[in-house]
Amino acid sequence: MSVKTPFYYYDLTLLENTLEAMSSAINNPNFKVHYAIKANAEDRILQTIKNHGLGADCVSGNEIKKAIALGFNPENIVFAGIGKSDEELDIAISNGIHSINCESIEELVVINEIAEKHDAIANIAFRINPNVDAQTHHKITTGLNENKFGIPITELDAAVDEILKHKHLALKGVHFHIGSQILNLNPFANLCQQANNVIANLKARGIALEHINVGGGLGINYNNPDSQLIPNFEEYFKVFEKFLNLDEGQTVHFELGRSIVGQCGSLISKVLYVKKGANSKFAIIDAGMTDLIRPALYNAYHKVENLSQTGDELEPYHVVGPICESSDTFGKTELPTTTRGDYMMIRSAGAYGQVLSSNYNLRERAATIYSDEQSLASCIGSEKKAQTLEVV
Ligand SMILES: Cc1ncc(COP(=O)(O)O)c(C=O)c1O
Ligand SMILES: N[C@@H](CCCC[NH3+])C(=O)O
Repeated sequence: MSVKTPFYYYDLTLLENTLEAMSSAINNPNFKVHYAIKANAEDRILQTIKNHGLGADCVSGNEIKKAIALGFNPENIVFAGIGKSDEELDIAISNGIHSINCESIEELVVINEIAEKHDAIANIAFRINPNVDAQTHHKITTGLNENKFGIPITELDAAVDEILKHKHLALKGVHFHIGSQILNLNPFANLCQQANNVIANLKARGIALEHINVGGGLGINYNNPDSQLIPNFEEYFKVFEKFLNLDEGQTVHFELGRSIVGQCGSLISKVLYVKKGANSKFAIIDAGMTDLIRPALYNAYHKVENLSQTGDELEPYHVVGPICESSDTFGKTELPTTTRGDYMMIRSAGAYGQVLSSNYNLRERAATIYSDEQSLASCIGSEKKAQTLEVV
């Protein structure tokens, strides 16, 4: 039975294969991945990831609560965020999560107060701003001096002085995150150099760290998803194997989001109208920036495919959504002759897609369909394309 559009379609087999590839790429037993829930927080996505043995990287009290409700062990949960509320810190401390990644000296004082209230000792990792250029879109760069995240590396000594004053805080680790959608691995090597300096500085002050958290950020291929459905995790982990100087027993934590879930999700939409504009032909679809805001927010490119037409001759179309904003566009692309009622597939939408949706214009939110519940061909009422679609 065909499904009302727009909807998010998740290929759980691809997700499993991606997780499998990621685990096989890890050669060091001290490397551990916490999935960044912010990328996609749909229940079955989280369950699949949890069942695969990953921990959870959370950025809000609600993410911590959801992770615990879905069965993640608090021992495998980390919590970051530059503006954690007292209530959120309460949730983190009362659940005894693995680590609170502290982003300012000011925050240390508040965490100590809340931990004292719970008669607990909060495990802290300093989130350090390493001033490393991630060479990605400026809106998703997080580790430069001008960015709001983390304790400036120049304030490290002062942060140590502060934490040593507080009885309810234990410094267990350091945390870095330089940005997202990083395809050139050199910035990760630069991050390792900075991390090594920080580890050495802390060691000189008598602090032996238990874990080094290098954040997430590995990118995916948006331009040609089928050429690389699974990111090159081997090359990624190798950088840290090679450049990070670790002491015996130190663990390295990763917080991957996009690289795990990005390619397994697609946004499926229907063409409402094809209209001739002054300069281009518009394909007006029933999904918009309320369902997938990345193009409007970052000029991000997502490949758009017409699932209903198979012709080889392509024509230029400007694919746009129905929202009353000019930025509500999925960009210009070449498609077979497209008509009203055709199904469109917006690829690589598994990360930062559904989680960032809104009900602007009082639109309904897109439904979620998983590949083991219904095939994509059946969702769009076309068994004809079933074989092609199974592999997506
Ligand atoms: C602190 C932190 N960790 C992890 C992530 C996940 O990043 P990505 O989805 O690029 O792997 C983010 C998002 O950029 C982040 O801000
Ligand atoms: N929302 C961004 C990624 C931000 C990552 C969170 N720090 C994107 O869609 O690319």
